[in-house]
Amino acid sequence: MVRFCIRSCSDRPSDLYRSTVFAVSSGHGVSGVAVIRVTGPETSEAVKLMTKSDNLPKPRYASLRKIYQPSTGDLVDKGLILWFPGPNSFTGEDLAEFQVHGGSAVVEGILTSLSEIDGLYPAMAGDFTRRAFENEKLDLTEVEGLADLIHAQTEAQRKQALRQMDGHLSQLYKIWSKTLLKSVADIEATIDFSEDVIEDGILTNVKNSVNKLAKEVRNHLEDGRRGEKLRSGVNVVIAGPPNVGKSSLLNLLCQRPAAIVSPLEGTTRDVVETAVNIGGYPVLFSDTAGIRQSIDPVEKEGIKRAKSKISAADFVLIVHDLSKYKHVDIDGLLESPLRMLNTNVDESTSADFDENIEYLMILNKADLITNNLAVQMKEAFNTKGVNACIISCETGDGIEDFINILSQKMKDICGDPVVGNPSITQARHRFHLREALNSLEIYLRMAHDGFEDHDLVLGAEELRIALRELGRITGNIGTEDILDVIFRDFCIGK
Ligand SMILES: Nc1nc2c(ncn2[C@@H]2O[C@H](COP(=O)(O)OP(=O)(O)OP(=O)(O)O)[C@@H](O)[C@H]2O)c(=O)[nH]1
Ligand SMILES: [K+]
Ligand SMILES: [Mg+2]
Repeated sequence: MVRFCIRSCSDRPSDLYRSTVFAVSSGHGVSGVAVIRVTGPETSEAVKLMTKSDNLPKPRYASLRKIYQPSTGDLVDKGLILWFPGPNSFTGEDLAEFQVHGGSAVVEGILTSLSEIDGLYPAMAGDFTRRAFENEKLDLTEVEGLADLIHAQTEAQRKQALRQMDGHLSQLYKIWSKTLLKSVADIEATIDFSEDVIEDGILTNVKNSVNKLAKEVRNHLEDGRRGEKLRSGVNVVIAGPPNVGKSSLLNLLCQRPAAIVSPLEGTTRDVVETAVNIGGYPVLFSDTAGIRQSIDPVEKEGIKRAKSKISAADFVLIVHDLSKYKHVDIDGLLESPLRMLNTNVDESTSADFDENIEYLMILNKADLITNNLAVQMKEAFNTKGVNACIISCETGDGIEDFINILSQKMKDICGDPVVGNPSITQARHRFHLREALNSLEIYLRMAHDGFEDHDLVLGAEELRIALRELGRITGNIGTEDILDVIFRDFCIGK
């Protein structure tokens, strides 16, 4: 039973799901406790060998056991063993957890011992979750939710991931699939039983049902990509003329000197990016080159990059230097802050920004003007209905209010992950939903023209295509090719 060699992943039989695999499931590095999981048909045998006992621990109860290296009989550690007989386990197979002391020698000892047992192999990334998927413990959106939960860095991301892992997204798609299936069945009954006369009542019902579903899918798709933004971070670009304090603002937001600050105009050229948690929402800030007319080819390239960043932004912070406006009237600023960014730029870098880009005006260097003028400025912006924050990166004045306004903005963009329908979180979902909607719309056009001219069989086929596309999102249908991509994102031991 015991084999005296250490195998690697590559020795593993091609019949992946018949083998038994093991891995450290807790994090790497020294810790108080390390969790080593084993799953597959040889799990019970492995537990018996490692504990030198034929008595398996009581299922789902922690039992303290001495753990031995089977090849030498040496004691490796004393730890808790949890035994989960399949199918009532995370993977749906027999599964055991060894909770041992988290030092590297102990962990190495357990891993060496396990690798010496016949039929046991080190797990590869995502093996445990993939087995759970293959054994229908989780569907694909739940698997993605689990991966997102492991990678969640902010509170809102965690809530969204947890909801998806709990099956909220798949429930929505299952309800839609059920509706569609009923429509397909109704049409098939019509085709089978009605010879020449097509039952108008049934087809009207199907049309209404498909119409309602198409509307729901459309609404679901038109969500401003909020779930995807929450999952991968909202792109917020810091832009404005040179020397207004853009880099100073970035550094203040991320609490470290991420970008170079200097009194020289044109300091920043490359885009400097940092991820920051703003009120529970993940934000990817990009500090950009100050926009002005320039003959320096390097600065010109920086300005070009700044402009393309602004065009692709989810939100823009347009920074200005308040001290510059002591005697200048601010009508130009108020008219179109985005257009302001287009002035004074030579032809090679000019780009017109979409006026729909959302932005917030940041008036920096408030410490350089009188309080009175700051109040007047604020009022002038309020009167015109333009959101503006008056701040000083030097003294920190106004920063707290600014962060509160920004947090609220991020919440508007990402939505509340626990309210309303769950969000689409991946481009993959969006693709299949669009395909499904396309087929529903083809059906509706055929139904609108009346089925005399069109074959009802073709109509039913469109609904079946929509059904298949929904199935691809949850992984019930034809998704082999994307499985590797999804599971590759997992760590070993998950
Ligand atoms: N008095 C005062 N000075 C500031 C404030 N914020 C930034 N500065 C100064 O303004 C100068 C320019 O700051 P930066 O952060 O480099 O400005 P920038 O907009 O990134 O400049 P470029 O990258 O060159 O476009 C530096 O000397 C900063 O110390 C502020 O609130 N008050
Ligand atoms: K500067
Ligand atoms: Mg800068």
